[in-house]
Formats: sequence, structure tokens, C-alpha cells
Amino acid sequence: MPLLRSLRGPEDLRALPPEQLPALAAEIRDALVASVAKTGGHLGPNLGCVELTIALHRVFESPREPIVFDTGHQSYVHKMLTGRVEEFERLRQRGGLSGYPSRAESEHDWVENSHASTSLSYADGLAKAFAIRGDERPVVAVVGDGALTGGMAWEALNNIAAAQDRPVVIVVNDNGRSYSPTIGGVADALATLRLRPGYENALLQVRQALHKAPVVGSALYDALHAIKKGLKDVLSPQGMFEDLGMKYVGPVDGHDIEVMESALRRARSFGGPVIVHAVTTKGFGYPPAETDQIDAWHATGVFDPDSGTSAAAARDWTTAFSDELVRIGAERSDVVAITAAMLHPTGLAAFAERFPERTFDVGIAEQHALTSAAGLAMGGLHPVVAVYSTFLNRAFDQLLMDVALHRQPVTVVLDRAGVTGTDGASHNGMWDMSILSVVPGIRLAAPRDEPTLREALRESVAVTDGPTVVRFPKGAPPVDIPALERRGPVDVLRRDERRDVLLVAVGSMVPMCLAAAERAADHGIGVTVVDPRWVLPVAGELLDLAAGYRLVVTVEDGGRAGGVGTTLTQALQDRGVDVPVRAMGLPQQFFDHGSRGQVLADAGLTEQDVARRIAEWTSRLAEYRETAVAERVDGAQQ
Ligand SMILES: Cc1ncc(C[n+]2csc(CCOP(=O)(O)OP(=O)(O)O)c2C)c(N)n1
Ligand SMILES: CC(=O)[C@@H](O)[C@H](O)COP(=O)(O)O
Ligand SMILES: [Mg+2]
Repeated sequence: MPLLRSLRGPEDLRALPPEQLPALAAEIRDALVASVAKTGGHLGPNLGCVELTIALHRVFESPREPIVFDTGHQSYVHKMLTGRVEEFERLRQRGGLSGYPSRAESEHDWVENSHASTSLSYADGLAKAFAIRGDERPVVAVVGDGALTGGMAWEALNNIAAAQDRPVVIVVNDNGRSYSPTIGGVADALATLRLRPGYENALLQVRQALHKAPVVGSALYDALHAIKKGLKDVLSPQGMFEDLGMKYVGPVDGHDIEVMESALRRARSFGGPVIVHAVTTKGFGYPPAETDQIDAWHATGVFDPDSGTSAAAARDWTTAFSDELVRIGAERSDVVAITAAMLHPTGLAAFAERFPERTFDVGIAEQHALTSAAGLAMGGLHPVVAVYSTFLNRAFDQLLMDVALHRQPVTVVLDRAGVTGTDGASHNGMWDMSILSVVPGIRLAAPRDEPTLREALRESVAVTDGPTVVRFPKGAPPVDIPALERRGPVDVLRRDERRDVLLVAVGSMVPMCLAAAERAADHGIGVTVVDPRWVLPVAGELLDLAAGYRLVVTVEDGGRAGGVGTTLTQALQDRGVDVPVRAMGLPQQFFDHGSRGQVLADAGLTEQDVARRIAEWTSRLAEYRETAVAERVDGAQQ
């Protein structure tokens, strides 16, 4: 990669003669395939942004002129062009390159939140700040067609279009897909625009005609006619963006550097809000990705770059959910499914194939997903909304006010709940149990294995008077973990008659907690392990159990603040049971990317940590042994 390696930063790129740019693009494409094959990552989106990003960095002077990438998963090329090409061998690994922009990595990176549809809002804010400070530099946002289906993008457009003197260049990277083909009116409008002749393409025809016939003649006439037609078409006010009062440049071939540069320079010259509509192909230039019908290799694991093959994935939580939902769907014609542009990743593809008329892809629009689910429920159906845990944050108010306040029977299935790790801080599903703990009437299940997942799902769709939530992590479920005994919803998994510690293990923490209990037992501490299965509301049976122990320890793959430990402590207090509770979970911090295991270890959630903390806490509770257990049990039963 001689050309790519010669670039210390965008200024070197801008110094390259145009005739070298296709070779540079080829080197970048080869580097993407070679490095992502070893690490995994967002190959498809980045292959689609090679030429677009080269053109961006040749026209705009990053970092002084900000380039904000929406979602950020398509910023690998940007990173390669801003001096980080050598770091790709540790992409998405602890201490290595983040898979998204990172302010700690580079001054060229402005936004590291990987939640979609935010780039235009950042751009609007940046442009306002520059204007107030008397600074006329442009701001660039790169937003995908998928991200444009998110409501925030239109809230921002409404503001950006209002100020014709603020230079905001919005590059719509239109590859026609999120994971799956992008849905809805926005997608259709973009498709209509794609069919329009673009001014840049007309200019390209001129250049090509002049190359073919430099003398005046029919070729030149054709070319001039093309310009006139192109100008008429492209500047005539039509299309959703012009209707908003935005200038529109395009559609342009996002894989033609020369055309992209021309379009970007023209957009820059306007000095106000302008859309550059780039048409690209996800996976462009690598046939296994480009031809993939599922998601054009939106995100891939490790693969063989020559054959494009990868190891078969193990059966995961998502598949277990998918299988059970299809069974439920066959029994219950009122059950419908909703995805926010993630049909396959959230396991709804099988349901959609079996029940297409009962499956809705709403685009990257989680807020709309929840409130439209409330509408579906009011209409007599039982919606199952499947989203990644971290993306539920965005729809909290809709769950609280549109679903829970109206007591509507909506089931929310949270995949990627708990630490995910490699996608960085904004992708960890660590806030759901905390934010949901304040929702009146909510029921939240954290299954520990496939049988309890199936059970929780069936119990959820049987609820008719309010929201239910089922959460599970990324990856494969453990081998089934049977209960010794069930007390109401609470499963007793390990019993120790010394009644020292009641260890409340939540969902995916169960296997680790059972191992920690064995370690504690080796040191003479009697630990009973229970799985509440339904963590909200707190079960009375759990409170009764807790009253009989010297210490209660809770362990959850979620934020400690407002988590299961907090809600159990409050419930014990309300019941007048004064057994001490120690909560173990994720501290209130943003975790750098790394493997799930590494992040859990950072958070002190390993069997060694739990056993050690139990030993510490029980040693300090010696005086508690004198307090007659009977006194507390009597108190609880009054
Ligand atoms: C709020 C939110 N919901 C879901 C996602 C998951 N997600 C990541 S990328 C993506 C698709 C983005 O499509 P698009 O904006 O068209 O970019 P492309 O991948 O096509 O370049 C989705 C749904 C997310 N990052 N944020
Ligand atoms: C940016 C994006 O696409 C994310 O939603 C992320 O890639 C999810 O990755 P997994 O589906 O591998 O958890
Ligand atoms: Mg797209």
C-alpha cells in the first residue's frame, strides 16, 4: 500500500495528483478487506465509502472543518486517511482502534456516539457555534439513507434549512440499505431522486465528450445539450430537500472521486445548507459483500478474504428467541413483530418470512416503534418490539408514556442487553434495568438460559394489562440450568442451609455466580443462589427468602445505579426487612471497547471478584450472626 502509507494526513491526500486517486482507492479497498478479515467489523459500509471519503478530505480541511459521520460505523476510510492505517490490525480490540470515531484517537474525530440519526443535529449545533463566533467555516455531516429514517434527522433538517447563511454540507450516502433495504417514504423519495439526471453526471458527459471529440462538432453539441438538460433538471425545485428550502446537488456517483469532488466543491461554494446526494453500493468492490442479499456484510466476523467464507456461528440467544417467537406466532394470530431496521440482527427475519403481514420494519425509528406498538395494542393486537438494549434508551418516554401509562400489552425484547464490548461505550446494553425500574407497572424478565427465555417470552405475551420486557445478552446461552425449587417466580439454583448469604444472580450472571458460590463454600461461607427470573416487580417470595439470611448480594449485567440491587434494597426497606444488601453491577461509567469478558472483568464481575467480595462482606458481618435470624423472619412475616 505505498500510496496509502505515504499519506501522513489529509494535507498529503490533497497534494496527490488526481490521476493517482483511483490507485489509492484500490489500496484502501484492499486494506479494508485484508484487515477486517482478521478482526471483524463493518466491512460493507466502509467499502461503500472509499471514494466518497477521499473526495471529502480533498475538498474539506478536517479537522478545522468538521466532518461528522452518522453512527460512525463507516469511518474506517476516514481513519486511514487521517494517519491511523497502521492501527487497523487491532481494530475493535482493547487498547486498539475503536470501530467508531474516537475523540481520544484523533482531532479529526468529532462524534463517537454510535446511535444513528444524530449527525445533522451535531452539524446544526457546530454551525450555530461557528456563526456566533464569527467563523464561516463549513460543517459536513455524512448521513446514510438508513439514518435518514430516524426522526432526529428531520428535527435537525428543520433547523438547518431555516438558516440559509450557515454553511452545512449534508452528504447523503445513499446505498439503499440499512442492514436490509431501507423502507418507507424517505427511501422512496431518495429512490426517485436517484433516477433524476444529475448536474455532475451532465458535466461528466461533457468531459467524456470533449475527450472523445475535442473539436467542435456533434459530440460537443451533445455535451452542451446534456449540461442544459442536467442543469434544468437538477436545479428545478423538486424533491423533498428542495421542498424544505435546501439546495440539492445530485444524484452523483459516490464511487467516482472526480464527480464527488466536483459536487462537494459546488456544495461548498453555496455557503449555506446543502444536500449532496451520493449514490453508493454497500460492499462495493468486494463481491462476497456486494452481492450478499441479507445485509451486504454490514457487520462481519473474521473471514477468509479469498473465499469470503467464515466459520458457522454458534446458536445464540437471538436464534433461541427467533425460534420461540415463530412458535408463538403460529399459536397467536394477534402477535405481531416490529423491528427498527434490524430485522435479521434482532432475530425477526424468521417471523417475517412466516408472517410477513404481521411484521413491521419502521426504519431506524425506535421512538415510533414503541408508540406505534401502543397503537397496535390499542387496536387489539400484542406487539413484540425487538431492539438492542442500548437503542431502547432513545424510546424511554414512548415506553413510559405511550405504553405503560396506557397499560398497553406490548412486549419489548432487548437483545444485546448487558456488556457487548467491542462496539464501545454507546453500544453496551447497560442502562435498561435502571431506566425501566422507574416505569410504573413494568414487568422485566432476565432469563438465564433457553428454557427460561422461552418461558419468559410466553409469560410476556400472556400479559394483557401493561408492558413486559425480556432481556438477554449478545452471544450464546449457557447449557440449561435447572432449578432445585421454584418459589413463585424465583428459582432456587443452589441451597446452603447455613443461610449466610443469599446470592441473587440476574440472567446471564447465573453461571458465574454459581461458580462464585462454590469458591465461597470452599472458604466456609454458605451461599444460596437464586434467580429471580422476573427482576421487576420485585417478587414477595424473594423478600421472604432474603429475610432468612445474614447478607444479600445481587449481581447483574447492568448498571448498579437503579438496578436490581437498588430496587431490591428499596423493596426490603418497604417491607421492614433490615438484612444488609450489597449490589454488584456495572459502575456508572462509559467503558472503552474491548471483549465482553474484559469489560466485565474491568467492572469486577468475575467469579473471583464475587467470591472475594462475599468473603469480605461476611467477615465484617460477624456481629450479625448474634442477631437471631428468627427475630428478622418474624419481623418480615408481620
Ligand atoms: C438508534 C440506532 N438504532 C439502530 C442502530 C443500529 N444500526 C447501526 S448502523 C445501522 C444501519 C445504518 O444504515 P445507513 O444509515 O443507511 O448507513 P449504511 O450502513 O448504509 O452506510 C443500524 C440500524 C443504531 N446504530 N442506532
Ligand atoms: C453500528 C451497528 O451496526 C451496530 O448496531 C453494531 O454493529 C451491532 O453489532 P452486533 O450486531 O454484532 O452486536
Ligand atoms: Mg444505507
